[in-house]
Amino acid sequence: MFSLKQTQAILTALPDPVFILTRSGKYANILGGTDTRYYHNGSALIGRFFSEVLVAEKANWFMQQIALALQSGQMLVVEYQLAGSDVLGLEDGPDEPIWFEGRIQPLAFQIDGEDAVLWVASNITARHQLQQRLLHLSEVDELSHLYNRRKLRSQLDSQFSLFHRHQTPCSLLVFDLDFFKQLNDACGHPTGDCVIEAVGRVCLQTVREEDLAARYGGDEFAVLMPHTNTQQAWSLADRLRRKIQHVLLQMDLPQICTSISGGISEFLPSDEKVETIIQRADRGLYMAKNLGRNRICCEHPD
Ligand SMILES: Nc1nc2c(ncn2[C@@H]2O[C@H](COP(=O)(O)OP(=O)(O)OP(=O)(O)O)[C@@H](O)[C@H]2O)c(=O)[nH]1
Repeated sequence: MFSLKQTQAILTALPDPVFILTRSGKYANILGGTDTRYYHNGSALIGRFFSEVLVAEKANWFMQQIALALQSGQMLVVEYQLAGSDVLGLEDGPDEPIWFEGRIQPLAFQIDGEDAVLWVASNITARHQLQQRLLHLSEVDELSHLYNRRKLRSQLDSQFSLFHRHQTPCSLLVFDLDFFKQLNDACGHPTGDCVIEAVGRVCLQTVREEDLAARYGGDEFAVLMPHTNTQQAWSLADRLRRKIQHVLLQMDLPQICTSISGGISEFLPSDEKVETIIQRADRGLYMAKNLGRNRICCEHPD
């Protein structure tokens, strides 16, 4: 139907680049990739090896994917990120790193005595960014910028399983603002919202990277602290309490709501479900409220 010349012209005109790659990591040929909004001109790569043009980590990863596709004999779909600067020999194209979907199809013939694949690289950066944005929206509370209850729950479940497998300590702090309703009533909800925002900021500045700070709901917050026993958790919680008080005192609020009360619960081998840990932290919180607020308490284990 088409002449060889026409077929070549069609392949050259493909908007997405199609790489013909050998098992040893050689760019045997590159077809298409005409959409320069999304792709670099990779023609300078032809005849070169991954090891010559890619950083070692990426070169090894590409080789592994080719080996996997050849081993299975079936199309393999992968997602990966690549910046123009990761690949030497690329010309014109986007400056930003690109997310690709690679569809790797083993070829039924060899090239220069080597197994080879056809690798179609499609720019999925916009889709990836949308996925990241949706993930963020589904996990993060928009007022405090802390994680939300759903994310806290899923991390609690993971840490609970890890705890029962490895017995490494883990603690949960649950705290809430003192007299927050009175502040809302006296100053209005927008002021209350500013306080929640401020508490979120202090949490993000204070907790360690491995901890997870979340807004549990209303004026209730939680911090999940892996590898942390009661004593260590109490030190962190009390530091957080003092910092929050310091920040709220500087906010020029009527002296109604300037502190937090909290309860700590260290995971125990006898805990059969996550709810038991949350309830113990809640009992510590009520104890703190009953003892006059502005403190962190921990129910003594039996
Ligand atoms: N501004 C604002 N207020 C909220 C939000 N979510 C919940 N609240 C309010 O938070 C208040 C919580 O009040 P309570 O649970 O009675 O607690 P409290 O007044 O802090 O009393 P104690 O905890 O006993 O010291 C309620 O008035 C809720 O309406 C929010 O997103 N923004």
